[in-house]
Amino acid sequence: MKSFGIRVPASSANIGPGFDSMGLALNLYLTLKVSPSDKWEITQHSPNLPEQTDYDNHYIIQVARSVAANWNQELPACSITIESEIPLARGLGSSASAIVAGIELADQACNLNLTQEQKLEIGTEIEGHPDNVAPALVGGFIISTVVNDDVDWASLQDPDLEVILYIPGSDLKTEEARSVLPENYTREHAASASAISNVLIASLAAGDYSLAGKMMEQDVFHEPYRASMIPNYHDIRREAKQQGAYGTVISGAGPTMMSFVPKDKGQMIVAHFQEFLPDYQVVLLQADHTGSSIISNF
Ligand SMILES: Nc1ncnc2c1ncn2[C@@H]1O[C@H](COP(=O)(O)OP(=O)(O)O)[C@@H](O)[C@H]1O
Ligand SMILES: N[C@@H](CCOP(=O)(O)O)C(=O)O
Repeated sequence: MKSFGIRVPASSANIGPGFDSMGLALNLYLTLKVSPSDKWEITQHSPNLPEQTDYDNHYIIQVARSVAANWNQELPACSITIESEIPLARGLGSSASAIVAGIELADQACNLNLTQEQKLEIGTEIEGHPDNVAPALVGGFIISTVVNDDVDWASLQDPDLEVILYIPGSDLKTEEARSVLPENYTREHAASASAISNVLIASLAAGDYSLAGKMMEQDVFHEPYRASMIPNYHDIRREAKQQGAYGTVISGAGPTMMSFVPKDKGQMIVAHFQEFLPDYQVVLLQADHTGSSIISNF
């Protein structure tokens, strides 16, 4: 085995009504540098990583070992240096990026030659929904679903707008934010929720961003149940709208919020929010179009 690198982007899932289905890859990255070694060694260089350097309990290694075991292989010992720009448990898909990194690690270290569809199915099974795993693997704006154990997906052309994230200092585990959602929805509720999502996708495809922003803020699948867990939810939505944002939603399961804004307005809205929310990291990001990648000669 030669040394190699793995780079996986962050992602913002749901985009309002696209619950468990829509996700946009973003230019914040989890990066692993992997070298062959006669013993396991994990070095981490980032405040965005859990304090686990014991390989037995490390999530990325656990995923890689279980993927290797499913192909009747054993993950060889490696020396791995991990860095991350993706804040943990903030609704930016850190767990999906870690899962994708684990799958890529097993694929490279054990020469599994997994296809992208196999990686997507394994990652979705582990994460439970494809909305972060799909853009983390493929890049771009991905709409995905699971039908009869197949993960089906389509890529939406990159919308011509800017993305702002409002990242608070506190975290929120996805599991906790899922526990407040209803078990069932009435037919009327579900029909309305999916109709709103349909209009969102059609309006994004048509480039009608005002309508898209309106639909983003009309979600009835998850946002109404989570709003009280998200710091400054109503203030951020109201203030962003006043500053010219098309629409503002919970990023993933939160607590980060995300706005789509017109192309020339991003810097101005970020500057406004840096004063309005001084305790937040307010950042302008770009879509990632590459998805996870292997870097040789790292
Ligand atoms: N790079 C990583 N290495 C190991 N574990 C990770 C990594 N990134 C995320 N995780 C695991 O995923 C958890 C966060 O997942 P989750 O609650 O779904 O939030 P997020 O919105 O960031 O995906 C972390 O607490 C940690 O257990
Ligand atoms: N559809 C999921 C997305 C979770 O995203 P994350 O970035 O918070 O892990 C949900 O809304 O629960």
